[in-house]
Amino acid sequence: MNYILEAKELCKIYSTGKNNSQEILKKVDIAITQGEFISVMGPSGSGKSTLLYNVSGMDAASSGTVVFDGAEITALREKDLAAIRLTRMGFVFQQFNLLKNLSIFDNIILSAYMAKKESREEINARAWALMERTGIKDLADSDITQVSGGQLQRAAICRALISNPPIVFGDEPTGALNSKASREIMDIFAEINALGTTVMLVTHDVKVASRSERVLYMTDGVIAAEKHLGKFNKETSNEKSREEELSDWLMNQGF
Ligand SMILES: Nc1ncnc2c1ncn2[C@@H]1O[C@H](COP(=O)(O)OP(=O)(O)OP(=O)(O)O)[C@@H](O)[C@H]1O
Repeated sequence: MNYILEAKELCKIYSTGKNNSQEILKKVDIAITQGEFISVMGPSGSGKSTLLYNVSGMDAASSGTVVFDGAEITALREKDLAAIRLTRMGFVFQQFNLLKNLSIFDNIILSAYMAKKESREEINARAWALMERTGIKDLADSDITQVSGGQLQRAAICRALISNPPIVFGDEPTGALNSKASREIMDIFAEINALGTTVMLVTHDVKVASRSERVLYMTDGVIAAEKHLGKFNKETSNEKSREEELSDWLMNQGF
């Protein structure tokens, strides 16, 4: 099987005091196929964000391996790992994490300029295309304090996609948005996934997770169960029935 990301026996242990430690990820195995749309759900504190940060190399696992796009990223030096994160992965966070004092456009292009892998003309052209696709073209020169949360998240998605990464990670990307904006953001994730980008989200929201193809349920540092919903299609999928199917399943998991 051709996996874009495969983690084996991933452990994360935090030290919580002089002689105390807490095991947050307990030998987690996960394999994500190129083009998949996967959500991670589960109770608060079960280790969802920790899993996301460890499989993406944003945080260093205590043990275990992660192979991303053919490279064992758990064996890389931070400098090499940072280069992969910058150009081969996209990240979208609940609180947007855009830089103050930079326009929307500059926020979007900054990481690709830093990576120096493409000409500025190529990067700018992609930024305009992404802003067009996400409906924020008119906001290119706006300050980030002048736009709505939904618009900020669209900009954050453009920033995540600026280097055309094969995978985008989202940690509660709709957590700070109202239901309308949240829906629009999920439409964008569905679109980028339909164009081939792998998506892995952590979410508490059943509506959000029901757009994904596979849902992992985490409890107490392990993936306790998984649900296959099949690919979401805006034209043909019945959103309500997917949501109900997922809700019933989550209830059976004790969520
Ligand atoms: N840097 C850290 N140091 C110590 N403990 C941490 C650290 N980061 C997270 N934890 C602990 O790890 C556990 C799992 O946290 P994590 O954020 O992964 O959970 P989560 O399932 O994403 O929770 P939520 O749904 O509330 O965001 C929590 O008990 C948290 O307190």
